[in-house]
Amino acid sequence: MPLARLDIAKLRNLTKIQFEPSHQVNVIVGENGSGKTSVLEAIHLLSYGRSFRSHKHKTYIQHDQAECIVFAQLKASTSVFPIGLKRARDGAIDVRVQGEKVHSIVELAERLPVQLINPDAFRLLEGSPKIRRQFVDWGAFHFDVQFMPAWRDWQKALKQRNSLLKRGKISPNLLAAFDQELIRLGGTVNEVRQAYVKHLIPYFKTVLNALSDELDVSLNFTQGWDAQKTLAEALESGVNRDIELGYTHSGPQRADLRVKTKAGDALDTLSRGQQKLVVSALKIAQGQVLTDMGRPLVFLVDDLPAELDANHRQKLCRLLESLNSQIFITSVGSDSLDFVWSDATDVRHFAMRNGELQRVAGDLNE
Ligand SMILES: Nc1ncnc2c1ncn2[C@@H]1O[C@H](COP(=O)(O)OP(=O)(O)OP(=O)(O)O)[C@@H](O)[C@H]1O
Repeated sequence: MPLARLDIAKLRNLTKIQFEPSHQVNVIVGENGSGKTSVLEAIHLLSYGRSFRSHKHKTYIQHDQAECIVFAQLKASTSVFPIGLKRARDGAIDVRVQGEKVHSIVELAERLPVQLINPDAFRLLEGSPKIRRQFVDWGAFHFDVQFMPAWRDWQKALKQRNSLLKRGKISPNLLAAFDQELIRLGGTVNEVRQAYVKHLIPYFKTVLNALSDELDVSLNFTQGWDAQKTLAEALESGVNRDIELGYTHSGPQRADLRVKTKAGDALDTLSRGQQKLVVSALKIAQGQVLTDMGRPLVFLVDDLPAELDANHRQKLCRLLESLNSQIFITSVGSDSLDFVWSDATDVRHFAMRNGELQRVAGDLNE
């Protein structure tokens, strides 16, 4: 559901801003440090319950303030749907959906799916497998309702097994009794991940091809244990090693999504700009999957010009536009985003100055 209105209070240098975004494209332009990224950070917070810039909530709550607040009205087909989040300096989090307090951030994520494309997006290729698992899991969560409850309980079962292993003095037989639940839940997590990645691959190919016809990149999901074995077999055959190591060394917690070119790992063989295209294609493909499921999402695009030339910038904007998603895009100069949107698109332009946001007349697209 797109945001029909957004209120942000006491988040970084945004003391109080309020605006009504376009349900299509919103361009936010301002100098370095003016507060553009903080607007995206606020929307991200409302979907994920956390910032993409820092794990420490105290860094985004405005200095000398006890809390920050983000509130939005989502536009449903015939009505508006309010959601809000308050984060206090002491760590307390208050999440509201239609005025009612809810206990899980998942309630927000379901209603406001958000994808982020920013200069750090490279981390998807160069970072640890955990980042790629998170990418797959975001898609799997929206793809199949079975995923989240299974994932949550599997995490608990895994933690329990690891703590038994860490304490030592556990026999393979006793461990096997604990493994039943882990195998069942881990099996579901793996099946949904596999099904999702299989579904995603053709989308990814099409999007990447639209961005660049010279890139030949493949996605290869590895489940986290020997593909020839069931999870039960892998746990059984690895039990002595697990006891020795003090943790579970194979299973869905070791899954990865490998991104490869014919010459090898995408990270080693592609230029920074090409890597950015691949990562953007992965994220847009995820968006396309969701849109085709009748659940359009919000795209946050921070500092697009970085490392993309004008041609690829335009292709990327056109692809995002074609998803029928709501887009918030920032830039230090408006000229890099001129002429990239089609005439029919509702593009709203905002100028950010010292934490104050103002709607301004647009370029030729308006
Ligand atoms: N906790 C905080 N309280 C108050 N102000 C903060 C806090 N954290 C950061 N700031 C300030 O808020 C602003 C945040 O700017 P932001 O990063 O959103 O800018 P930007 O327009 O995206 O800049 P750039 O183009 O450099 O990425 C900066 O001026 C920063 O110094």
